[in-house]
Amino acid sequence: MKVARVEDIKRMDELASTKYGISQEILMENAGASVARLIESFADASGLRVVVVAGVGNNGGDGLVAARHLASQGADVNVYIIGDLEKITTLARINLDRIMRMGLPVEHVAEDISGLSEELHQADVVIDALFGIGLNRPVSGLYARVIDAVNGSGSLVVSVDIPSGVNGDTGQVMGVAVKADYTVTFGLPKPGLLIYPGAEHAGEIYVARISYPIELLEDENLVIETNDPVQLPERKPDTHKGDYGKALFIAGSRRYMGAPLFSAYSFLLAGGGYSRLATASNIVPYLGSKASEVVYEPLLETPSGSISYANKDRLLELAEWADIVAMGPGLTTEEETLRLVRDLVPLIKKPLILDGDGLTAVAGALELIKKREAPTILTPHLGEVSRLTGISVERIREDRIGFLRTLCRELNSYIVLKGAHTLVGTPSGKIYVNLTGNPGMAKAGSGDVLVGVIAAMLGLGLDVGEATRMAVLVHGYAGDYVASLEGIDGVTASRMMRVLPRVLRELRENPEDFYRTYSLQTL
Ligand SMILES: NC(=O)C1=CN([C@@H]2O[C@H](COP(=O)(O)OP(=O)(O)OC[C@H]3O[C@@H](n4cnc5c(N)ncnc54)[C@H](O)[C@@H]3O)[C@@H](O)[C@H]2O)[C@@H](O)CC1
Ligand SMILES: Nc1ncnc2c1ncn2[C@@H]1O[C@H](COP(=O)(O)OP(=O)(O)O)[C@@H](O)[C@H]1O
Ligand SMILES: [K+]
Repeated sequence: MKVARVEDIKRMDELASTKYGISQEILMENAGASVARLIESFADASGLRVVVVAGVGNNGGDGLVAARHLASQGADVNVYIIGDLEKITTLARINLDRIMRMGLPVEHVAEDISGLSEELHQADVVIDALFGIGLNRPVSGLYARVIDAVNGSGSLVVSVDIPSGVNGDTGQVMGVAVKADYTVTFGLPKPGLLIYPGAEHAGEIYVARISYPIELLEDENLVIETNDPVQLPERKPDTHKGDYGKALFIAGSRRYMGAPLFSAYSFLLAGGGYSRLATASNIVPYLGSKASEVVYEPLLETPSGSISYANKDRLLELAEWADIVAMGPGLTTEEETLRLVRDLVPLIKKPLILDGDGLTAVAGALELIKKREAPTILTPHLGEVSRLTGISVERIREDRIGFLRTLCRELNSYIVLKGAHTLVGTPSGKIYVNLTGNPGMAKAGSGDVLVGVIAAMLGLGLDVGEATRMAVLVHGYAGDYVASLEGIDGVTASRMMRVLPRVLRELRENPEDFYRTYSLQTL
């Protein structure tokens, strides 16, 4: 499903009226009606105590339309308007007049919110229609007090379009924000509903189409979309292991024995053909006992047990053999090893996945990435990408998507910005918001599994962009699968690795289960 930023919605709006003659008034009527419909889907409207908290913009207008629809279904609706009535928009004004003529109790809250607070506590349902995509500065003063009162009401909260106080584009909380049980968003979901902390405020998201033409909802100019599964290529019967990709993993050290194992073995468990692990010779016997299907390349070590620079030529030979190269997991930050990575990055003429310490190696030397011709996939979490670019985590959080789009283009790379939710960016500027995964995955080793799965998806024959985003989806799905079996505390890299085959079978055989679990509901 496409995801629309504020600027995208504004363009859709423009086209809706100029190209299709679908006026704002029609859109608002449908928007308000969809909010009422959601509420009627879980509660009998007659006698239902509803409090609408409306701003003076069109988000408020939507709330007033919902009030009218619920009142006509017999609900007991109280409306509170917050804001300077001099500034009320035309459409909100029209709808305010309508409900006043219907005799609905409407109160303009200027300063004292004690009446409102009382009503909020008594309400069955509160409709949050203060701000939507018009939010353009931190919430303060009376608005902030009203939002606190809504959050303290203990009533069920339905947010109109976006929980008020959440930035629709970035998911940042602008001072204070409503914590909703449900959000009915119009046309398409906004990024701020899918990125934390906004995602935490949205509650269950329903997407109401409100009669936007499909052509607008699927417009190619919309660069963000939810990360939906791609069709996995069939494993042809007359194949040999070379068909599913020969992957070379340059990973591990005496200190980190898990990382090379999780990445090289996950590759096989997620469908890869031939996994070759070039690692510190000292740990090969140990790893061999844990994963005999992996082929090992014992490497010379530095005194601290990391991969020594002396292996450079051998590693370039191995890279010639491979279809895919993954470098980084568990390498350590031993200077000699980082120097080896820096020298290898521009010389490896194959699709290269750079993770963990491999990313640390190129931090501040991004031209090594830029001058690569073969595809590059980077898999940093927030801390790593901050180190990579020298931009602070706070700055990045202000606009994750904008930051990622710029970086992917600058580095001509596919970048997985890991976290909740993980974002996948492509060199052409597309962004995929991944909806699988859970906090239990925030555990050492989890990222190493992802490296193996990306290599496997490439090995299965997906193109680089599809392989990268499908791997992120599969990886999070595995994390969710383990959490459902073992509980969220039991999610470990090795358990995720073990369930990879079942996850792939699920996605191959009944993808509809995936959609039922992860896709946003439409209304
Ligand atoms: N395609 C569309 O644009 C549609 C929009 N609709 C509704 O219209 C909304 C957008 O309406 P508006 O653009 O009028 O803006 P909003 O109603 O989102 O915001 C109201 C006004 O609040 C003011 N404001 C912003 N931040 C503030 C703050 N921190 N403190 C105090 N005041 C603040 C702004 O001046 C803004 O105009 C959407 O979110 C949606 O709910 C719907 O009617 C359906 C169609
Ligand atoms: N709160 C969260 N919700 C969903 N996924 C998460 C969350 N926190 C972390 N993850 C996922 O867990 C994985 C953590 O990987 P990473 O940070 O590289 O761990 P490590 O480097 O220790 O292997 C990433 O795929 C990330 O998307
Ligand atoms: K709102």
